[in-house]
Amino acid sequence: MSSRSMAEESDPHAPPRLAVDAVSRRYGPALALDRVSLALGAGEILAVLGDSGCGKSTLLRLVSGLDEPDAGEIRVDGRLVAGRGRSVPPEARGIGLMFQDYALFPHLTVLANVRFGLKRLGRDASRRVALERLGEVGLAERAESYPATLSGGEAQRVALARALAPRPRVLLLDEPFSNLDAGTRERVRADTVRVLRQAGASAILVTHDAAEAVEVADRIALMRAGRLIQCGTAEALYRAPASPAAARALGEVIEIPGLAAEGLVETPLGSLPRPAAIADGAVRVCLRPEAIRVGPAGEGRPSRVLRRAFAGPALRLDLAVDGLDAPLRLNLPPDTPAADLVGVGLVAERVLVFADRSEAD
Ligand SMILES: Nc1ncnc2c1ncn2[C@@H]1O[C@H](COP(=O)(O)OP(=O)(O)OP(=O)(O)O)[C@@H](O)[C@H]1O
Repeated sequence: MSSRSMAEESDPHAPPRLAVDAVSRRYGPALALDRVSLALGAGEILAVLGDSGCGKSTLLRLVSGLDEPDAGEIRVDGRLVAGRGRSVPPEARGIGLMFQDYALFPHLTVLANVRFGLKRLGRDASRRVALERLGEVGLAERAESYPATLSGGEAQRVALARALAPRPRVLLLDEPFSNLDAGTRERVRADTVRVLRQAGASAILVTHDAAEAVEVADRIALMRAGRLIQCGTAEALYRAPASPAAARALGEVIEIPGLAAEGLVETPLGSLPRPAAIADGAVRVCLRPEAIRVGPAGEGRPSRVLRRAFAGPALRLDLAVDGLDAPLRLNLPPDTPAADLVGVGLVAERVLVFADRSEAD
């Protein structure tokens, strides 16, 4: 670690490594990014999570300097790199990039690939640093190999060594594991996080896989239709999502209607105290599996079992509940007693209640 970054790490008043402030980008009629703001701290790994087309790659392109925002500002270590008519070229931003296809040069050895970003260092120093970086990802002995001879996981580690070689202030990773098969993916993911942590790198990782975001990141920025809808730790997003869309992003949610009145929220599965922030009127009630209690008929709302199916570690029950248009589909422990009628209730403190706004939320 350089003396500059050590001093900065210990300074609580240092500007964030990366600050994105109200950045927008329009492509013709499409608003790909709509006033997105976020900050990345030193040594932090932030996952940007969202469905296809929500603007994740656009955000990375703007941060890296491959594209320019229409509005807003981007700063690296407090230095304006985009916005207010300024556009610092990609190579002068201190931003590293790693794409899903790794883009290793096939005609260059592993060592030459890693040296590629170190040209400014000169011959001997770049060789020494590149070997050091390869050592960090456990591939020093493959220095003279060509990319075609590497496994997918090894190629990914070489790409990581190359991206980290110049010690970028921020590393951007765009769906870095999506080309790996499921078995390899988890191992490579763990290796990548270990290398990033060892290097003290600040990184943004783009993914559409919630489990990956939860596992890899310190914080998750949830994006939807060009907007950042919530940013926080996985736990905060899971426990206190800001909207039904945010709730759905981090796990299975069943949504049912509700009506808030006289201090209560009334739902087809029972009533619960009205949260203070919720006004009287129609509300949206989101239920994670742990918010629903299933017991014998007589406890809670009586519900008819429409279908009972064995589904590996779970028992799948489809229940008809008065007041719900569609069957309630639940996964229960496999030893749940068979019955034609069950009672369904709510675990009030686990229920998520939202004001009734448009589907965009
Ligand atoms: N160069 C471009 N020209 C026109 N439209 C674009 C361009 N780049 C992106 N878009 C549009 O902007 C929106 C956001 O695209 P972006 O690639 O950032 O999404 P994404 O979240 O990265 O999606 P994916 O996960 O599929 O890569 C999309 O509607 C896309 O069609």
